[in-house]
Amino acid sequence: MVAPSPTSMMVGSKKTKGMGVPTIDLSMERSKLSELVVKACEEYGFFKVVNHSVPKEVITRLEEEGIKFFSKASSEKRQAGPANPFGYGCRNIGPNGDMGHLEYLLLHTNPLSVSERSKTIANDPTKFSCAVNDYIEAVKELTCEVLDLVAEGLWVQDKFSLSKLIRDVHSDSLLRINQYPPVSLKVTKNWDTSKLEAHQLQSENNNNSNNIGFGEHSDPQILTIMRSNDVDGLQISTHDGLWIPVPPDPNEFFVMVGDALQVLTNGRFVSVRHRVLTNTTKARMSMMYFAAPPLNWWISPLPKMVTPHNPSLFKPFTWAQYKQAVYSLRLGDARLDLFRIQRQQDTLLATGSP
Ligand SMILES: C=C1C[C@]23C[C@@]1(O)CC[C@H]2[C@@]12CCC[C@@](C)(C(=O)O1)[C@H]2[C@@H]3C(=O)O
Ligand SMILES: O=C(O)CCC(=O)C(=O)O
Ligand SMILES: [Fe+2]
Repeated sequence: MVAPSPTSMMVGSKKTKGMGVPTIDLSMERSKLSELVVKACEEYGFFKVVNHSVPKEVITRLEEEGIKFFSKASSEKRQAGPANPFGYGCRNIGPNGDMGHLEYLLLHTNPLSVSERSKTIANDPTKFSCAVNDYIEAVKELTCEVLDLVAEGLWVQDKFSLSKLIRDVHSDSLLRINQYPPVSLKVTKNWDTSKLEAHQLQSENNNNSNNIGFGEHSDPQILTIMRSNDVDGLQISTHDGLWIPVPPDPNEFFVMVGDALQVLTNGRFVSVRHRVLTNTTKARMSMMYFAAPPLNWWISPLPKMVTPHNPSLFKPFTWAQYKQAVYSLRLGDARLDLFRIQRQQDTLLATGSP
């Protein structure tokens, strides 16, 4: 069932909504389940799944590898960088000056790429790549299950039309392991502050403030599957712009609608904007699986989602074209706007012409 849980919190001067995120029990009867998945995607673009099939041991092994890596000395971690295109990153997010209070490992999910990267990341590369590959395989299955439920709930004829996009061996799906340092322990030997300006250091040491761990953005891919340890910080924005804190749940997964699914559903779903604010004394670690199609595959609204009354809102693009736009812009930019079809009525409304 979809069950919002109560929470409330103040962020800066803006009050967050006094309600929680929907939770969906995957063991429910299928037709009801697909209806609830579609409802949660429409209303929030975000939900938590319980009773999923990912073994606890698979999650624990990846978490242990993450802990092992992030507790290494900075100089050692930097050998696994830079994060562009894949590897270790610290503070810098993407190529256009975005920054956050975090360090991370960004990996392609292709097993060959994982095994190559593992050599600079882990002292036991085979153990590391096994943990990563097992996690990716299990979470990919969960993603496909959710996408099949979406297709069923939307009454799309080919119920595998969405999961096919990410099952392909050439899928461009990514895995990102983020670690947000604890606030009171930020100035440590592993957290290099030597390159910071004085005003940045001052805010580093201000224990009472919320730090921007990861600035506001939507994920560009089809779906993101997120799992974190028991440290909070993630917030999602409702469609009317209110921020909801997401209480962490280390045993469960959270599903986020990405930009590509917004296009595939012709705007019926809207990608969820989210951010991470940290102010805890324990490090938050999150594991993000970003489900994407192969680079040369075209993305356009599913035929079922386009009618004469509901014409396509987006120009078709390949995933590579979209990625190029994403990486040329800033983290929080509304990149989908570059691919919107401007209709005559919209132009008339915008210019105020009769
Ligand atoms: C600033 C950036 C980092 C990012 C690429 C981008 O130019 C804009 C989107 C960012 C994001 C957010 C979701 C996960 C991610 C891997 C992605 O595909 O888009 C990151 C990119 C990144 O960290 O490189
Ligand atoms: O750490 C989190 O909970 C969210 C991180 C995130 O949004 C991302 O990596 O795209
Ligand atoms: Fe994200």
